[in-house]
Amino acid sequence: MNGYIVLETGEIFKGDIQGKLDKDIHAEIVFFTGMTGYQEVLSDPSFKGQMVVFTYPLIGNYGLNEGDYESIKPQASALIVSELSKGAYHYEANHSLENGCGNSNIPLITNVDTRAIVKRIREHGDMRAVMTTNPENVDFSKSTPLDQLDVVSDVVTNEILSFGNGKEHVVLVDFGYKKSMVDVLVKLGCQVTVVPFTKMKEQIEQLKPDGILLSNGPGNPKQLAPYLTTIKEIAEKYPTLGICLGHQLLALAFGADTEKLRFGHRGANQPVLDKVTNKVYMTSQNHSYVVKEGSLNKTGLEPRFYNINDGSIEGLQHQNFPILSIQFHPEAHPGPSDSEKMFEMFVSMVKSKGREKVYA
Ligand SMILES: NC(=O)CC[C@H](N)C(=O)O
Repeated sequence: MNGYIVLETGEIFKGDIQGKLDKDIHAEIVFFTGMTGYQEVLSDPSFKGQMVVFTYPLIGNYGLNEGDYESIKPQASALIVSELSKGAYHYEANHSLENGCGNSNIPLITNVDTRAIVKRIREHGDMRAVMTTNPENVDFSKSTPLDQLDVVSDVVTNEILSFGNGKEHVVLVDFGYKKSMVDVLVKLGCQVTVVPFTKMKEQIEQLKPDGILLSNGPGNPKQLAPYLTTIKEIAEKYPTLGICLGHQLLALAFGADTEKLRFGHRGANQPVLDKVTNKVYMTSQNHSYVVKEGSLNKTGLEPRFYNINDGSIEGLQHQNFPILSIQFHPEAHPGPSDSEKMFEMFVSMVKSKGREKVYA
């Protein structure tokens, strides 16, 4: 079936809808530059409200498997690919991408000029788009820009979950967490309790954990303004790591500001400099917002990590408290695991008794 991607700028790109499209899909259009990782992309809650264009021209060749989902629910609004591999050529694959998208109701459009769309996004920035079979009738007044929506509440469940039985107890505050963050902490010997952000205050008071991980999550961090006071109180009390949205929330909580990049960093090869060790990590990333450097004065937070491509802030540490925050994804699903060391640094912070900082 013919399908179309209509951009907010008015441009229309034609392709083939795989399966069916029951209704128009309104979402923010973003691009992902990894050559692999589509399974993690479609299941990462941070992609809620976004349709994802893959820059790599052939997608789907290793299929989908049981182990690589980042959450149980499908998350991305839709996928846009150039050439789709119909087969799934991997010994662990139990579905093709096409079947997996069909089973989980993620619309998939193929044979699209993805290169042209990505060039447009780079010029204009991430914007609204519609996937439709009828491009004449598209009405952008029906959709709200993603930064004005509370998408975190859509992806967080109300449950409290427990994993591992290690000595150090970490509360993972859920804003749309990825399963692989839990996996890394459990591997490093932690017990992890996942707590929805709406219950973080009471639960943390009750559980008295050894450390806190503020998770990744979708949308604009400023949508969570009512929770910033609690986040600051918690971070001043417990060793804390913030990842991606968690990092942005820590910055806002201590009085800094965030802004939206023209087009986000989404892929698996973003170089990041740690200015303390002078090491460069190849990192996996998925974000639109960044912390504004000029806004950090008097917050007690100082930039530690920088993106080498565009100079944006990629992580912070606090001058007095054991607080570390990173914009990239050290759990590396998908992507290189160079920066898994960030979890080790966090676990050292958690293990150190008293309130002294333990940074590498
Ligand atoms: N992966 C994330 O946590 C993304 C954070 C935030 N939603 C952003 O786009 O910047």
